[in-house]
Amino acid sequence: MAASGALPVVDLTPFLTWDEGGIARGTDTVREACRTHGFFRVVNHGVPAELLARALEQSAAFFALPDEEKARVRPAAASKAPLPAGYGRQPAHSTDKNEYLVVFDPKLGFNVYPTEPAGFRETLDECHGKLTELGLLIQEILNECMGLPPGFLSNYNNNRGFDHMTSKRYFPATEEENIGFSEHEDGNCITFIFQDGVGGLEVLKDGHWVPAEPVDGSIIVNIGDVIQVLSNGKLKSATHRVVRKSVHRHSFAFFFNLHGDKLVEPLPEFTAKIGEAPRYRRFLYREYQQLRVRNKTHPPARPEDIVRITHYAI
Ligand SMILES: O=C(O)CCC(=O)C(=O)O
Ligand SMILES: [Fe+2]
Repeated sequence: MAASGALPVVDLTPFLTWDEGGIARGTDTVREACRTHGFFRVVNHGVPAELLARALEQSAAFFALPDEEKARVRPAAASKAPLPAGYGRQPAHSTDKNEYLVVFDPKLGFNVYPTEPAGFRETLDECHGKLTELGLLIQEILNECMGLPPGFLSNYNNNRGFDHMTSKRYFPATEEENIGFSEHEDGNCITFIFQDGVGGLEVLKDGHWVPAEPVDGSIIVNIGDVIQVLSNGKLKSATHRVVRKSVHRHSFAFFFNLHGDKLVEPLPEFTAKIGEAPRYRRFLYREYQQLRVRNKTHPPARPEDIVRITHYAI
């Protein structure tokens, strides 16, 4: 398996050109990466490198605006969005040191957009659209990796209303501390990350922090808690974190999610059909997402009280 920046690399060309031999090999690589790392890097993924570069450049221009300007992109008070759409900053008491912009599918009408820099809104919408397409493709690949009936995941996860993208800026590290995003697993199905050249994203593998280094034009993929639960722990939702460097860092994360009304539980293919006991109890996805938001808005005094997927472990 090719590796670059220490992560397994998957070339998606065969999936986009219907090359059957290549699809089989690519699927094997993804299966192995989900088992060993929970993280991999995709190249030739169909999202233009120019679009990724433009998004990073425009987000740097947005976050460089004065705080009063950014604060105008505040979430709408009466919004029905699953999470506040628009500009936000981690609360002062949080150990995480970043500011962010949250964007949903533009068709849902939740988004609050910056007016500057010019063209940023169009870029955000274009990125959201392209990353949604990539999510649908990776979901198909995971369906195959997991040995599920064809189309199972796309039928189950058939509502894109909770998907969202965040554009983030991390503040430079200080002499005292350098946490940008404390160690966590993502709660959703599949996450995509692309970043500027600064670095700092790290993945926990076999007890060691492995850097997920910036490689221009590539997109980092990680598996979230929903896939881990459906697969009864066979596919890993990897622990990761962001360490701050001496300069600002910019990144985008797209969360290919699950609708809040869906129930999540280990699938029969990973339990009854193979004689294994479920390792998680069934839960409503909305409840889990709300508990995770609370982790951020009301961080518990003891880190062990942060709600993670272990909350539903049997
Ligand atoms: O900024 C990054 O590289 C990763 C962010 C992340 O892990 C997250 O938003 O869940
Ligand atoms: Fe994450």
